[in-house]
Amino acid sequence: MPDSQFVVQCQALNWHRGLNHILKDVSFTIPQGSRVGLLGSNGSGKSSLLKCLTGLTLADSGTVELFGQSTMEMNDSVRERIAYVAQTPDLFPWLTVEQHLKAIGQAYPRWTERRALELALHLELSLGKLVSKLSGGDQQKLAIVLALAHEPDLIFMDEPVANLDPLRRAGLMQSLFVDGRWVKEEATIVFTSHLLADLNHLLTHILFMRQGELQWQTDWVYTKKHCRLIPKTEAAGLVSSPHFQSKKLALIDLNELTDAQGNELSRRFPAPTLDAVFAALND
Ligand SMILES: Nc1ncnc2c1ncn2[C@@H]1O[C@H](COP(=O)(O)OP(=O)(O)OP(=O)(O)O)[C@@H](O)[C@H]1O
Repeated sequence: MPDSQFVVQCQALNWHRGLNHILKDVSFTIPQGSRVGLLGSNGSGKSSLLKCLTGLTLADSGTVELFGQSTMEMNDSVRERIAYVAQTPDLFPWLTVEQHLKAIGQAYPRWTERRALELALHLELSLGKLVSKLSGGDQQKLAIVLALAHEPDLIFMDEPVANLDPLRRAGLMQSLFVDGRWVKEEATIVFTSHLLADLNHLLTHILFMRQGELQWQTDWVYTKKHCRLIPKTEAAGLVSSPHFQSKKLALIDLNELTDAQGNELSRRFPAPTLDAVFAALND
């Protein structure tokens, strides 16, 4: 794939805080239109990486390019195409929801007031309510509206639905990221989340962080279809290079086996889930 099709290019990123080496030589690329899950256990560096990707935190070394432009020299025309939903929304508590939308909208040339109001109503936000009186879940929804109302092409979301109940979460994920009404199909989204079951069908790619390192990255659509987690004892002798191995399991690409071996394993073992892969990677 030519470089221009990668919306995000991250090369050898390192970030320290005192003696703590928080991001360790992280490199990856993200193709346009992908839905990327940035996953990993607590403290593995996901939020820190998102902040470096958006330019909110300056890495000690390495480079990040968004739409081919370095985050160190990002101009307004690129900045306007990007949205970031922080883990803890940074909102103005003294404004009402509607006043908040108007205040932020003024900063974005691509902002459509009608779209912002429609999305707020779609998410069942009360326009006249003071932000300080919103529940945690509703504050998260407002942060999502603020991020999406200018129709961004690249969206970073740090645990965007963590405070929503399971029913609302499922509906919101579907309406925002599957139906295509509020987020353009060609938009690229990077999420962090611990709610792996919600993401299983949504993601096209995954990046797994562990202790500040990028432990494993993959095309998730391909992995679900063509790979299997099988006991290591059975994997021994099948192929020389499984995608990864835990203490007990190995992730094997069926396409690297003979048809007979591949068919047999595919019949005996289910397609991997994010939960199963996450558990194996952290084993
Ligand atoms: N500003 C900071 N100063 C010092 N240490 C920090 C800072 N920001 C993050 N860290 C440390 O960096 C590590 C990674 O934190 P980060 O918040 O990026 O992890 P995370 O994967 O997003 O975690 P979680 O899933 O709990 O949100 C942690 O050990 C954290 O304490």
